[in-house]
Amino acid sequence: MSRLQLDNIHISFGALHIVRGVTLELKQGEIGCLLGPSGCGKTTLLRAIAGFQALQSGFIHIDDSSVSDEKHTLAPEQRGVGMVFQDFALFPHLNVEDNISFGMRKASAIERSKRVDELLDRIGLPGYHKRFPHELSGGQQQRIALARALAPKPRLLLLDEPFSSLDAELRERLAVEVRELLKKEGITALLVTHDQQEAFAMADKAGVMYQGELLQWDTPYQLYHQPKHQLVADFIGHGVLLQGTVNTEGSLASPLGMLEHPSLLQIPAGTPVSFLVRPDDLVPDPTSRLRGTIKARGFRGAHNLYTIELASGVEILTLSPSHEEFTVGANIGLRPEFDHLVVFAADHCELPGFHDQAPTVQPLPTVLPKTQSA
Ligand SMILES: Nc1ncnc2c1ncn2[C@@H]1O[C@H](COP(=O)(O)OP(=O)(O)OP(=O)(O)O)[C@@H](O)[C@H]1O
Repeated sequence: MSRLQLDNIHISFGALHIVRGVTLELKQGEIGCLLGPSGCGKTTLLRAIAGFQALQSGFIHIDDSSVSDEKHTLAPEQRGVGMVFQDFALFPHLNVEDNISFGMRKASAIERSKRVDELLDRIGLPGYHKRFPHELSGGQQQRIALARALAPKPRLLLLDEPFSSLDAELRERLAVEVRELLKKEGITALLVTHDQQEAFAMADKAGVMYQGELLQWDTPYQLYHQPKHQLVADFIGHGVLLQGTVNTEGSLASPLGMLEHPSLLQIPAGTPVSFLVRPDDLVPDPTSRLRGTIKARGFRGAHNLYTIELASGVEILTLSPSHEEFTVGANIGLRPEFDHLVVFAADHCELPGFHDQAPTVQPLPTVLPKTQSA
């Protein structure tokens, strides 16, 4: 169980700056997740923490010792770091027991056997000692790969898209199981994934990388509800960004109506801003004057996610329980129900002061539904 600290890491390949000024911390026993579009530098950062990639500048500390800085890179095998990759490749000619204990060659036979028993119990596969990898399902193989990485009790575990070859349902189940296992083992871990649900299910802290920068490192809750950058708001969860302009009364003219919030008074009139509208910020309400036409419906199990075109032509999203179905093409009313605002300036960074209070929304002048005005 260890603390991981990255301070202002820069990594380049020739003239290409792949990781730019990344700073993050994981406390002992915390699980972190790195999200971000393909090619943003997640794997490169993980390789640097494992010791396979040198830094241009910055430093990496595990506990209180520096393992990488611009002058030295401690060899991977001296870091006490375990790794699990997407192509986890168990040794096909070794049975489960020997696969798991592979990295424990210095331990006694009794210690190895005790640890294998303990880990097989923890991953829910007791008695699987003598099976060979080809006799296991994909999910079972991935659990064994995890047990193999955990067997020598690493100080830190790095996981690079460990579940991406598995189907969605199994992935979600494994993410929860792996979190429980890591917590029981008390291991500090950093996971790279494309899958937000996986990150949300596993992480104490998560971050979004974009073109080598870590835009935000926070709890999953804060990434979703309080994104500090427009790109984070865009990347995490569903939602749309609506444009508006602050007027002289300190309110915001927007496609939803006139938004009022005390913090708007601090912003000069005429300033263009954008604000985040999540699907749950707008509730279907037949009596509302804000109306739109349903363009698409996406089934999400418990909910349907609707894309709605407002009279202004702007598209927004809303959710409704899936037993309460609206037809595509129907005109419906929507009631804004924000409990806070997330507002971005023209530089895409969040403007402060909008989290503590809900805005009020003054409705727009009545617009007749298209079907009635035709
Ligand atoms: N050894 C290398 N030499 C040159 N460029 C590299 C090297 N390794 C990675 N890159 C480049 O660095 C960028 C980041 O790669 P990286 O694998 O870290 O991205 P990623 O965020 O993990 O992507 P993905 O989600 O697709 O795995 C990519 O543009 C990649 O082409």
